[in-house]
Amino acid sequence: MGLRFTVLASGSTGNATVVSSDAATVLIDVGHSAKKIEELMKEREISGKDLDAIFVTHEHSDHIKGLGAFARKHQLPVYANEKTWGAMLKTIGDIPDEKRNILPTDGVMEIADLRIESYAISHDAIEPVGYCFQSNGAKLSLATDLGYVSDKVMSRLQNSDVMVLESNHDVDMLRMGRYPWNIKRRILGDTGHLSNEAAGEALCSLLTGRLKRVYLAHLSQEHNLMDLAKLTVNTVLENNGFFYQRDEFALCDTYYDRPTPWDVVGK
Ligand SMILES: O=c1ccn([C@@H]2O[C@H](COP(=O)(O)O)[C@@H](O)[C@H]2O)c(=O)[nH]1
Repeated sequence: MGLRFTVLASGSTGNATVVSSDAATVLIDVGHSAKKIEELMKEREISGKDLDAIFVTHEHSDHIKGLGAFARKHQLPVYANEKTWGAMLKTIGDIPDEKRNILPTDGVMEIADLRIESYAISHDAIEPVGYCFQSNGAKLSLATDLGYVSDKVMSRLQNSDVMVLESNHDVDMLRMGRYPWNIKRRILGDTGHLSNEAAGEALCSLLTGRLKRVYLAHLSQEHNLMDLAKLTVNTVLENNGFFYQRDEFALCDTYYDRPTPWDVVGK
């Protein structure tokens, strides 16, 4: 096997993803209570005992809500960059020194046969990152909570087999929606969240023959619908000359309240 993964939950109410290689299993973000994360994992027939480590993208509560309790309960090592550690320590409570690991913002590390690459993203957290995972020739990339896809990010995402890509909002729905103007401005800004259109535009530069599936993620419950996100992304792709068959490439759903099915990436 290359990799397998499940997005346990995705959206501003809580985020968590499990990624496994043959010899390692990691959890990325713990954005629900520890109890809820256990329940979501149980739905995919895994538990905290199956994990080797936790990786953190950034310190916003929808990414670290249950981190401290979950890491302590399962005595798991936690990886985050130095600034993120500084920003989240008060919230997550005590993590023993031997379980605290500082990961470079743009770095690579390995756990058994799982290669984990972190890369800087543009979001209004102290030093947020995305992650790419590789094992046995398979590559999975996670890119959510980013205001825009920089050239640097684009280069990290190239050659992915599968991606989890933010498609947070429909711009018109957000503009007409009930959020206060300062929050709308934040979401639409360079350190906010990717719109459906922006996700489609990013995919125009990423859709090589290798990319087989993109999970649209971190959808707003207020300003988006999965069908609308897919329609918009597809329209952008088609307007840019990208037409594909279902067996060549697919846009897939994530959910704020339930896990995606396990997806196997690569052989
Ligand atoms: O009252 C609010 C609602 C949301 N936010 C933040 O906005 C973005 C997008 O939220 P969605 O739920 O995806 O629409 C997210 O970062 C929320 O935390 C907010 O600050 N205040």
